[in-house]
Amino acid sequence: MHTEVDHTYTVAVAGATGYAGGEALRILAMHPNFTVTCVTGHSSVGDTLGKWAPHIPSLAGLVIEDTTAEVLSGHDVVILALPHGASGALAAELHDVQVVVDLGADHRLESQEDWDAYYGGQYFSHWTYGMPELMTGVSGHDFQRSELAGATRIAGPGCNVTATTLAMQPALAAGLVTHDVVANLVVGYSGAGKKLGRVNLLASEALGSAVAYGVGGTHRHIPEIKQNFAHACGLSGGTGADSFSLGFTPVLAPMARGIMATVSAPLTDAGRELGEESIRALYERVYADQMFMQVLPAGQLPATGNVLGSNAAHIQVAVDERAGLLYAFSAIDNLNRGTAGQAIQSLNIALGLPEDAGLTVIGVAP
Ligand SMILES: NC(=O)C1=CN([C@@H]2O[C@H](COP(=O)(O)OP(=O)(O)OC[C@H]3O[C@@H](n4cnc5c(N)ncnc54)[C@H](OP(=O)(O)O)[C@@H]3O)[C@@H](O)[C@H]2O)C=CC1
Ligand SMILES: CC(=O)N[C@@H](CCC(=O)OP(=O)(O)O)C(=O)O
Repeated sequence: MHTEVDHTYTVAVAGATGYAGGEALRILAMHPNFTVTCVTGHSSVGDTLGKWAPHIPSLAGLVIEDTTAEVLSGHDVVILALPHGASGALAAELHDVQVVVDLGADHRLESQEDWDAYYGGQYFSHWTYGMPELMTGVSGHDFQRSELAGATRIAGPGCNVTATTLAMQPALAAGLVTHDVVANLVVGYSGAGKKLGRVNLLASEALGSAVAYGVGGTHRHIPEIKQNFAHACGLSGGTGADSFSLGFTPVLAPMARGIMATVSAPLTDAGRELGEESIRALYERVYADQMFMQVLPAGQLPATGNVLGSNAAHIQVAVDERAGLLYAFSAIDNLNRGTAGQAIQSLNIALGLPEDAGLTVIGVAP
């Protein structure tokens, strides 16, 4: 495996015309170590990429090819940004590809039971999970980053999963809250992809309105978040995840990108004793060496507008003493930090490149 920082890798992006694939291409086009040599699609095969991604002029001349193993083979890296269920079988045929990153859910879950319950269809084995800042130990601050070094098959997390996990994992790992977590998320429409499917993308209906979806414990990100919480607490991703209860309600808001997560859980005696200031200090210590994690100063709350276009996650905590609750807030860009940015961060680690190559913590606010 090449690990030289001046090496250039060829990259094929499948699902290049979609929102997640498009964001991956935007980052790759600015990355010093990657050259996009192939883009594939489905209904857009034969078009030039410029028709679908005019915001990336340097790649506009690439012709969109069919999404097959033959087309994707022979490139150093393949990024799969396909609908759920479309990448598992395809990925299994990519024998000669050095690193494959799947942005979909096909390789995220460790439990087949969870896959059957929330997704259905064929279950594929789970891959190295592509969230470098996922905590993986009980007392020490071990992170998933070490698992990603040298990884050849990487499962990109869900975007809501990323926001929820990064917000609450330090408190859970330190035993400051119970395992009864409630997450309410305000999310932008691009999370649903560009197809006119589950959500109505008509501006006349989306603008000026907020609407919940995936309510009542049905959202497919629930098992993935519980799997992450389990790892953060040093438990197994399978049975350990069952010790958590997670209320999860996403609400679509009229914005293109962004997730603002409000995650709460009852304080334990240890959490009550510590109090808000010391809990914030603990969060700062946990994330101190994590270049994309920013625990905001007291009094400053995360806002999606500050992280758009960046791989940053902004975090804040608040204690409601009367209610006995810890609130943890996070803001991310779902397309960047929530999928493509985090995927390229993981890819950088896997290939021994600087972790932040091609990535930024600087948002495009306002
Ligand atoms: N949007 C987000 O914020 C996030 C998305 N993801 C994941 O990334 C993946 C892509 O999502 P997203 O970009 O939002 O979706 P989009 O609907 O925007 O894009 C889907 C892409 O897949 C192609 N495609 C559609 N059907 C097929 C098929 N049957 N076989 C091969 N290619 C197909 C489309 O090609 P064409 O246009 O040519 O038809 C398009 O390029 C999903 O698994 C999603 O869950 C993960 C985290 C966040
Ligand atoms: C607005 C919207 O619909 N968002 C998607 C999140 C997309 C995402 O995280 O990706 P995966 O689908 O790959 O898990 C949702 O909540 O299901």
